[in-house]
Amino acid sequence: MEKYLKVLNEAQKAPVLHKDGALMVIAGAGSGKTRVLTYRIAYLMDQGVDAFNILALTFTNKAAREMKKRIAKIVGSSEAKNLWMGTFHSVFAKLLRFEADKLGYPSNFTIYDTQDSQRLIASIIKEMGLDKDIYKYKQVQNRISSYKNSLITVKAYFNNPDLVEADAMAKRPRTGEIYKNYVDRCFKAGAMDFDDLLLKTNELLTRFPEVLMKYQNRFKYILVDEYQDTNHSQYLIVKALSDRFQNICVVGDDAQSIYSFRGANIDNILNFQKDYENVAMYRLEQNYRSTRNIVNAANSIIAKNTKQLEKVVWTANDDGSMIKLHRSTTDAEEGRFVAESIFEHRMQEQLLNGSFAVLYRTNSQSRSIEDGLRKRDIPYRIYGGLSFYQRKEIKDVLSYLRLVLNPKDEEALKRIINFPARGIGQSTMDKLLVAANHYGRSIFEVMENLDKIDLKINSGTRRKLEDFVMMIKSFQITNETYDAFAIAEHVSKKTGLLLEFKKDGTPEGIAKMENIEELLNGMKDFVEGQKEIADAMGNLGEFMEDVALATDLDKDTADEDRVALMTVHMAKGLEFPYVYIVGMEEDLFPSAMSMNTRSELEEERRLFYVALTRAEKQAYLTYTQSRYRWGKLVDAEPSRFLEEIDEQYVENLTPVDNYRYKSFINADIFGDVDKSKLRQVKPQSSTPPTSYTPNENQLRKLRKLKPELATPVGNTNEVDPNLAEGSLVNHSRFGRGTVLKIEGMGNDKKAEIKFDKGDVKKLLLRFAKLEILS
Ligand SMILES: Nc1ncnc2c1ncn2[C@@H]1O[C@H](COP(=O)(O)OP(=O)(O)OP(=O)(O)O)[C@@H](O)[C@H]1O
Ligand SMILES: [Mg+2]
Repeated sequence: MEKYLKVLNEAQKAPVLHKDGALMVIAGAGSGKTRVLTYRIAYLMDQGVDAFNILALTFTNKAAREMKKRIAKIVGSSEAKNLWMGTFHSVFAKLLRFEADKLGYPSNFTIYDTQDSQRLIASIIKEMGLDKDIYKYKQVQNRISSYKNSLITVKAYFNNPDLVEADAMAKRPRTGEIYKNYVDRCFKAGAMDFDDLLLKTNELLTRFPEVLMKYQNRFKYILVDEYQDTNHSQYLIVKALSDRFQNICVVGDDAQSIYSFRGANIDNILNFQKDYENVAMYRLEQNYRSTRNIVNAANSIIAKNTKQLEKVVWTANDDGSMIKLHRSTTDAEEGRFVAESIFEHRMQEQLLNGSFAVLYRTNSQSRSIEDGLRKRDIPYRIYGGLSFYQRKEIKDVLSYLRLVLNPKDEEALKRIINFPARGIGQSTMDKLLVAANHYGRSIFEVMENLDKIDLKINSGTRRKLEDFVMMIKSFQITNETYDAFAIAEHVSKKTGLLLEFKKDGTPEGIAKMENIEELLNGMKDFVEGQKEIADAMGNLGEFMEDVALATDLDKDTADEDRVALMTVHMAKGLEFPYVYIVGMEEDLFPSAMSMNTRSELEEERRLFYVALTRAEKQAYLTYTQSRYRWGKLVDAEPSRFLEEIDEQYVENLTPVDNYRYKSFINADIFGDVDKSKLRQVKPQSSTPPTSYTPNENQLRKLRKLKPELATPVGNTNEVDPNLAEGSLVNHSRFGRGTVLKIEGMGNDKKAEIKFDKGDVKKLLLRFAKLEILS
């Protein structure tokens, strides 16, 4: 037996060593499904299967990277480099790059993120002269997305009277037209949205049998993690690709199926045995992740679900501590409790911040937790929400880079054609757009051919448009010889973007500049990493592909020790020694929106099962009696899920008798709490800080900036000693004002200035260009 297989138990070895054919591993949380998948790949390679013949699909790209590293340790890194591994979206985006021309797309097609899609849809709704209160762009985008995930193309939509009628009944009869326009515009812009990556792959594999055959032959072995959460479109792709060899291995846990709201279909697991011949079924029962208390408590919860495959999960680990339950009066207090508890564990057990995760049902719950952690100076990182790559200043840089790769990209162009300001106004853009729609071309193509089209644009503006085209083309030439980092640095400087943020001198502007710096650093790492892990050069195309599909979870932050904050959905597949599940309240977890049917409630319960099974050593459950929601303080009741956990595994930290925990565990006592008392609770201030001031750490980083990035415009390093409270000053952008206060020393010296236009601003003096008038 190969030595590296020693880290597996007998039940795990069986699916790893399984010969060809279809196999499925259905097992509970923490039992080693992901490990089995990883070792099966290593074993296949060790047995002589070519890495080029293996395709592995994971839930996050981070998971794929970790798997690859482990496999590299066993079979060597040069071999592991050739594996195709990643999320459905990233793997099939890569495949589409090779085949896009067959579908009429350029191989350097742009990937529109949700924000791009929404902007485009909003613009189409406006151009069509529709009422934006009836045609809400987010709703329309959702609808189009679900059509695509069910493989309903525009043509299929119009051929289906039921769909057409449904939209008409919903008083949005022109949804189909918006869908059509949206698809046309994306096509013209050489862009695919997220859903297209699966839809177009399906189209490719059905329309072109020779392409299907090529990839069927190539991917002789297909492995899928988290199979319970695949949607119809993904299911069809896997089915098509594995049809020839049927060497398909899926692992999953029906008890962790939590994405049905996005079209995930549990039937994919249930029907697996019908879809393939001679399916081998394997079960794993031993959990290696969690203490016995956690495993048993989780089992007691999931047992309440009626729809599930029969499964046993046990562990040989220690009992561990009880699951701790904590009640607070407000959400602010909940945040303080979590921070305090993390602080103590960290001190007493000498732990890193990375040992802790705080999980919540909805993103908005992070605010009170963040407040608590900040007050305790505990560094944290939020996963999900607005990702780094979606911040305005970052998206500005990325939009330029997108144009370098694909000048037809309409959303990128609209974003930065006049940022930094270069005198190309909205009316010019409108004219270009009309012409582009008229000729069925992209805006950039219209701009390239201004001399051939009769557009009422004056010669001054014409020149500006031509300069812009020239600039992008010159970047394209530079891009041919440089890596992603070098071209991005060049673009940030040449376009004046860095300057734009630098010159306003406000801490906000500096923070933005710092973010761009972080982007550039990230690109540098990427370029080096590409050369190491994948057999690639680290060029711009590779980087942009990575970014377009990056979820927040993918950002490697091994070097930053932080507490992780994320929704339960994001936490799937992960593990942490200490886990805090906060907001265990009715209407929140389970969510108010998921209590209409038994199956929705069961999905919430699976979600809770996922949350609890992330914990290795200790789990905390917290709830509060009142909480800020939708800007109002509302009463909250403990979650029904708390009642469902077997009592013997739970320790109540707050058994104060004014709130009868004991009886709530046993029965329905929610009614007899004196709620008038709750309403008197004075809430903590809940507004987040509005202005940004760089902290010591950020300032230190700022000082380390490369000189050409860090040196502010003009000679402002010397702070004028004559500047004092009461001085009258002039600022290049904000105009005249009076200094109210001076604070800080040396490089950190700031002035609070009341400008005549009315604003009061705090400016860092070494960046602010101030002229002292008196
Ligand atoms: N045989 C084993 N010996 C020791 N540790 C193991 C063994 N199998 C798995 N583990 C460890 O147990 C933990 C859970 O394993 P893994 O993540 O593969 O489980 P999983 O079934 O994929 O869980 P989930 O359902 O949450 O995705 C990991 O830390 C893994 O390294
Ligand atoms: Mg797993």
